[in-house]
Order: sequence, then C-alpha cells, then structure tokens
Amino acid sequence: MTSSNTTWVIKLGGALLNSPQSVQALFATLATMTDTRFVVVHGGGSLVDRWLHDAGFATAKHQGLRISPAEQMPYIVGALAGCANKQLMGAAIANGLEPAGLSLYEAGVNAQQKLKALGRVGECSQGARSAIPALLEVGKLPVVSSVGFDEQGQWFNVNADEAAAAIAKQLDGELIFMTDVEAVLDKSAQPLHQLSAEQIDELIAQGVISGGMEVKVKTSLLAAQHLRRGVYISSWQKPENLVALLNGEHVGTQITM
Ligand SMILES: Nc1ncnc2c1ncn2[C@@H]1O[C@H](COP(=O)(O)OP(=O)(O)O)[C@@H](O)[C@H]1O
Ligand SMILES: CC(=O)N[C@@H](CCC(=O)OP(=O)(O)O)C(=O)O
Repeated sequence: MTSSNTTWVIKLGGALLNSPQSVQALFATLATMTDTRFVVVHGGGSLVDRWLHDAGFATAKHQGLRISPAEQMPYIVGALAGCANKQLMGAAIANGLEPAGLSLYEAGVNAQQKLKALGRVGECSQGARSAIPALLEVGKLPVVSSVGFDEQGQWFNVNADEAAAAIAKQLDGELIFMTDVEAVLDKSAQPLHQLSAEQIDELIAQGVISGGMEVKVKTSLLAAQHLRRGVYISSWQKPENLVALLNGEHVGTQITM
C-alpha cells in the first residue's frame, strides 16, 4: 500500500535521451503529479557509446555491463553525470520542476569495484548521508546519474538499473524502470504481465531475456525481494503508464518476489 509519503524512484533508460519529445512528455507528466515525491535515476548507455566511439575507443559489454577501463572514465563520467544529467535537468526546468542534479555519492550510495576484469565498473553499497530527503522536503526533484565514488574518492561507472535499485532500497521507495520496450517480452514477443524468480531464470537460460534486459530483470528481482513489493518495468514512450502505475493499475511487467 502506498501513502502520500511514498517516494517513487523512476529509472529512465538512456535511449530516452535520443527522443527530445519523449523527454518533454515525461517531465510534463511528472509535473502534473504535484503531490507525489519523485526521484529520477537515469542511464545514458547510448550516449556513452557515442562519446567513446567519437573519441576513438572500442567498447564492450559483459552480461549487460560496460567494461570500463580507467582511461575511458573521463568520457563515461562526462556523458552520464554531465551531458545526460544536464539534458534531463533542462527538460525538468522547462516543465516547471526544480531539479537537483546528483551523483550517487550525494544520494547516499557508495560504489566499489565489482570485478577486476570489468575495470572501473562499480557496485553499490551504503554510503554517506543522503541529501535526497532534504531536497524532497524543499520541493526539489532529485535527478541522479549512475556515477559513483568509493571512500577514497575514486569514481566508478555503475549500471543505472542497479543505481536506481540501491536508491529505492535506501529510501524504501517504490521502483519503476522506464525503458524502450513496453514490457518484458516472451519468446513470441508477447508482453509478460508478471515475472517470478523461476520464470526469470528460465527465460535467461533460453536466451529470451538478454543484454540490458537481463541486468534489469535480475536487479528488479533483488529489489522486489528486498523491498518486499513488486517492481515494474514499463516504457518511457508511454508516460501515461506512469500515472496508471501510481494509481495502482497494472501496466508493463511486474516483477514479483
Ligand atoms: N525478453 C526481452 N524483452 C524485452 N526486451 C528485451 C528482452 N531481451 C532483451 N531485450 C532488450 O533489452 C532492451 C532494454 O534494455 P536496455 O537497453 O538496457 O534498456 P535501458 O537503457 O532502458 O536500461 C530492449 O530494448 C531489448 O532490446
Ligand atoms: C556499468 C555499466 O554498464 N554502466 C552503464 C551506465 C549507463 C546505463 O546503465 O545506461 P542505460 O540505463 O541507458 O543502459 C553504461 O556505461 O552504459
């Protein structure tokens, strides 16, 4: 059951940034829900792809996570915490909202190296005090990139789905992933309205769920188990789905415990 104090963590997939109209429509929708506390966490994978390519780097992913050599980090951080974050802030401002652009550090989430072979890919842990409650209290809209820091101040590239889940966990909030597909699809490309742990294992093993969606469903399942509530995957192409979800309607895919 949600209350007016519930915080809704909305993760926006990076492909959204390629569609300025959809960005505007999404923030216009958020702006209509004045009584709801939102935290936006965003990706920017396609922007990172472009910046790395333009800088002459090759890039590769392992199970949906970008292998992030130290020398590529200035481009990755620039694309995510700089360009993507500020583009979304601009759309929020244009729709009458008051965004506050943050990295994971200010949001109270720390990062540390996930796996040596992945370079500077971070995984989340409990961090310093979060600025988010105070920002929400004064009516700001936190817009959080998935750039994280460890206690030595070293920067990390965190998958944005994992970043959103860590923030939802910290705020005990609701979690919605807005991506570029309306739902997780089955092997006949039909939307799955609900997904359990067993189905997720099976669909990944069959190769029906792969790439970025593999990270998303695995992260959603862990988050649902931790938060003890369902987590949703829906499309940013349909901002009205956000309104429906907040009203307790069932759209997209619900990942259950
Ligand atoms: N079973 C599936 N159902 C839907 N999308 C899937 C599936 N398996 C893989 N995908 C891919 O996952 C993509 C979404 O993941 P990703 O690109 O990481 O999104 P985001 O940037 O929003 O986090 C889809 O565009 C689709 O290409
Ligand atoms: C470690 C890792 O994979 N980081 C991601 C961070 C951005 C992200 O997750 O963006 P989307 O939500 O648009 O996919 C990356 O470099 O692409």
